[in-house]
Amino acid sequence: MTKAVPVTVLTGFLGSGKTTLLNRLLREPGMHGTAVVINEFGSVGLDHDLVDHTEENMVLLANGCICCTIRGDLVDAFERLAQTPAAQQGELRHVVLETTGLADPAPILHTLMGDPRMQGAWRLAGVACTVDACHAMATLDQHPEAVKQAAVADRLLLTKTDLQPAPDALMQRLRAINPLAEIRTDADGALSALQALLVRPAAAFTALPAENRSSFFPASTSTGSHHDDRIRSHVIVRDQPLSREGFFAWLDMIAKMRGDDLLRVKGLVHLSDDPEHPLVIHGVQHLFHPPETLPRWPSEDRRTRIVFITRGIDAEDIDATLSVFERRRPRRTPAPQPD
Ligand SMILES: Nc1nc2c(ncn2[C@@H]2O[C@H](COP(=O)(O)OP(=O)(O)OP(=O)(O)O)[C@@H](O)[C@H]2O)c(=O)[nH]1
Repeated sequence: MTKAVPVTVLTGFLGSGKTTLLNRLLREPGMHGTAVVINEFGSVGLDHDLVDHTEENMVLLANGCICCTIRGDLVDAFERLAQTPAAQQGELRHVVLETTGLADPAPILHTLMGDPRMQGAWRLAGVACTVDACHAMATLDQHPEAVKQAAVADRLLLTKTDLQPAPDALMQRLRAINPLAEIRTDADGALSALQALLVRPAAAFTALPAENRSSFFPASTSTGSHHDDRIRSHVIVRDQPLSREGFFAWLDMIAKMRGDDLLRVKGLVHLSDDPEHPLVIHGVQHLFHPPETLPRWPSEDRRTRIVFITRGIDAEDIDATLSVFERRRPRRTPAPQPD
């Protein structure tokens, strides 16, 4: 590679719409030469199955939270990316780095801007942060990472405004956290702002000399995890297909009973009555989005895999309750009665 390839960081709290926006971006014309680096929280990654992208232009950091394990892993991922044919042939034009929703962006930016192994080959183009119009007020109250994500962004991209317009209080709060960021409140505006960030790097980063930039993002001094200790990730895996009725009854039950503490639920589900089409479920706290059915399995792996990021819940209990619901028999519809 001869010229430094711009890297756009896409951050935003759990379930705030990063992958959805990224998928829209990748479907836009003119996005060829865009590679994706994805980090996931949890021992079984799913985001790479949910991003529409060719394998060769995707690098996965599946080893826990990007800001805790990072530095070396991030640099390694970019070094692997540099070895791909697209990079070697000079066809790599942009990289989008999607962080996990719990990531503190500071160490990531610090690595991108300051690590000597990154210099020359990669440069930070800017930071976009998705902000969920429905949940962000509560999220900002409860999670310092979410505030940091909004604080370092060049663009704040409101999502889910089709469900609820961004409340005024949220807009004021975002402006107070980050008065310099451009804020977009509609889906098309968010998409074009992200796209513009890829091709026209954010002024804040281009204007500052490299040595000054890093002082905004002091290196983390902690080596261990500094997330809320009660936040846990857990993956439910089932080899056998699940009954539709049992699965939805279970989902309904956990959303009603423990919704506040389900920070994020994301899964690919193998239902026995539709084995060729995986069901994608997405939940953010008590709100579950209508499940979608994919036209085919994204890989050979046809197991049900559901990632839970919870606060203060013993995830093994959730796993055990699914086992109880799995044993439920489908309710029989009453046989038609003769006239
Ligand atoms: N109605 C609506 N739903 C959205 C919008 N953006 C995202 N969603 C839904 O919100 C859920 C979470 O979206 P994702 O794109 O997976 O969020 P994410 O930030 O990548 O989530 P994590 O990877 O867990 O941090 C999915 O069900 C999406 O379909 C939006 O603008 N409007």
